[in-house]
Amino acid sequence: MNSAETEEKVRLEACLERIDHNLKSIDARLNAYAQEVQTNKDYLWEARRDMDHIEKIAVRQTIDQKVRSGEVLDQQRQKLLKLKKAPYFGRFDFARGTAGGDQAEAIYVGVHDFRDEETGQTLVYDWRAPISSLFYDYEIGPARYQAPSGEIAGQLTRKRQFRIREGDLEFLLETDVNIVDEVLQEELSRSSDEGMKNIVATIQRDQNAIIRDAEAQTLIIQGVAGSGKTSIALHRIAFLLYRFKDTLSSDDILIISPNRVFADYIGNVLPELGEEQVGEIGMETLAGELLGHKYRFQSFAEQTAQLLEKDDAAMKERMVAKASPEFLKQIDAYVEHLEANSFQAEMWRVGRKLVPDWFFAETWNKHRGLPFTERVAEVVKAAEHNIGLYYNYELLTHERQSLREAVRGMARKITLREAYKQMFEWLERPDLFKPAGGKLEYADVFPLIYLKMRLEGIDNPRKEVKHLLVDEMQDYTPVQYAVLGKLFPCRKTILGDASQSVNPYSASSPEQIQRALRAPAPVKLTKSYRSSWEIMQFALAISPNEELVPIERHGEPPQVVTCTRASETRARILQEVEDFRASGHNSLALIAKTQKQANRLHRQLTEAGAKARLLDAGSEGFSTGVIVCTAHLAKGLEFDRVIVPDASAETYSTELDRNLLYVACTRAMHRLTVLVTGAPSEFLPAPAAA
Ligand SMILES: Nc1ncnc2c1ncn2[C@@H]1O[C@H](COP(=O)(O)OP(=O)(O)OP(=O)(O)O)[C@@H](O)[C@H]1O
Repeated sequence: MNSAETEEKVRLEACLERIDHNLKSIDARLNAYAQEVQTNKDYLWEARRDMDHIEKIAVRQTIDQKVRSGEVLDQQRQKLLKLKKAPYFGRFDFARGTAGGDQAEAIYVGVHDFRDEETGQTLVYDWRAPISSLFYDYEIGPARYQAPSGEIAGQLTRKRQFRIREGDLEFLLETDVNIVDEVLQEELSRSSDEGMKNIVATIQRDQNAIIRDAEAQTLIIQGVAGSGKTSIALHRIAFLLYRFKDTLSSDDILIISPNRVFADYIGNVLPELGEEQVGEIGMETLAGELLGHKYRFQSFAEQTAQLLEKDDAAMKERMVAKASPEFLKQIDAYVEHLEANSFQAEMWRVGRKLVPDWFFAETWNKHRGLPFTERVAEVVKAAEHNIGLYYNYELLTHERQSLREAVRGMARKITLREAYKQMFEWLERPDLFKPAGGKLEYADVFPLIYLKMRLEGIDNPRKEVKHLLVDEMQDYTPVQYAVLGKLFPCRKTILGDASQSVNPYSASSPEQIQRALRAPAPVKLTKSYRSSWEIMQFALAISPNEELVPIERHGEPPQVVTCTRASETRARILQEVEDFRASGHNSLALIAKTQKQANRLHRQLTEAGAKARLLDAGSEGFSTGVIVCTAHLAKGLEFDRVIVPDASAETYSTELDRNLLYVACTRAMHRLTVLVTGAPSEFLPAPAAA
């Protein structure tokens, strides 16, 4: 054992001893609270006849207060129990003053902070504390950080990384000027977990800048596959919850997630970071709420399936038209047109008392954005008030009724459904609207909501949200962003990857999103961490991207296996599944192009006695083991091993197919097998490159 190891082992033991000591003290206080609560309850029961109302309230309040204090203490206890297993993952020594004049202080960084209550000394700093940014941003040498009191400069004189498990120091890495990040390599080589992992110990510098950006009102992150976008977005939430703990709580945050499986997959990260889980909603659920559940519509997954299963040029044209930024302007123009023709003002009189036409027109215009009935009611109310004011006359019931009818006659009533349909006639493109089987196409849902917002206003059920996080941003159109912008005028973190669109006919580029939300330029993440270097090279041959820098973590090259018959392909898949079961890996995904293909594959596996789980649009949770799913559902997820079961020319031939194949391959962390029956897809790299 070298001297650094000895030093750190002693330090770790001392820290663990203090954690134990603090735990004992908390336990003692918790016991005392429990006893006090019981004593007060007994007293309340025994003396209930002698106590008056006020006294009873006072005792109940004492009980409630003790219970609440007990809860706070219990949270601290949970934190300490977690820290006991791994109190920290890093250390740096920092001497304040530009010349490093002060003596260097050793700062230990962990998932939570730990302050010894007896000595008042902070033995572990939370990774989100201002000073902890030094750990992520600097190597040995001059360093500075932003403290609440202003910038603090100094010298970083030492930096160490640790892995502590179950209170044991497993390894220590002394990092000097030039770090080849062994800890990061180690982390990335591990097998997958039940869900997304936290990355606090190895956050990279460019990622740290995004996580700690407390200023940005709207932050758009365009990151290549596996660049850590989702991880960073969640760590950013944890950071903001820490930084703004007095004004921001987990109830104030909402994540728009593509499906339930993804939501479940990421659900672990915030609790692991000591924060509560935040709310999550899918676009379809949000749409249903906003439309008052009055419309039946296709889901995004159904739209994508339709796109993959039939080559319908008219359907694509409808999607493309509604996904363009121009369409938003067209809806706005249509709203103006409707508005200009929505009211034919006339004079109204009762006896010699009259209300002029201009008064009606003005009042009508003033109440733009109200639903029709409410708008009419407002005009009637104003006219009645006016008569009262000028003629000192109160309308009789039948006169009020006739006024109401007159106003209704002036206004042109049109339902939202009619208005939406007529919009396409007004645009001279009636062919762009085609509901199927009484259901709206998915491409119509958000334009309809936007129109409703403009014409009637919308009761926003989620106006309390203070931070909105949107993942897979490329899959939403400018109209969807316009709706989100109106609904959530709060801070936003928006992330995605233009190369991973599962529906290029209704996708948005980061620049379009920037314009739709009037946001600053997107930040880019170009380093890819998930897949081995070999897998990433293979994926890049499918969808080239000059900006993408794969991490140099080497593994086995992807295999392209050509089979002549379907039975041969099936046998190979079964062999791969068996091989996986015997390996140390935890997850294997068979990623098909369409749900039908996935269903068929799953059936075949089951018939052959291989246990696998099928994911579809209705699936609720993520799990490890053998999974069969589509590229659409696999988006955002990752697996130790991936099999693409049918990469033939017949299956993958269009630009959309290219994206799907890219998404499928970039889900693999350690091993990728691509099976081809017949002629290979033209997107696959030539054999030599594989
Ligand atoms: N700094 C880091 N330290 C350790 N692991 C990291 C780091 N950054 C990213 N990773 C790992 O890389 C993988 C990809 O991360 P994540 O899923 O957040 O990326 P993404 O950009 O959202 O991917 P995609 O768009 O392909 O779904 C995860 O396993 C994550 O833990």
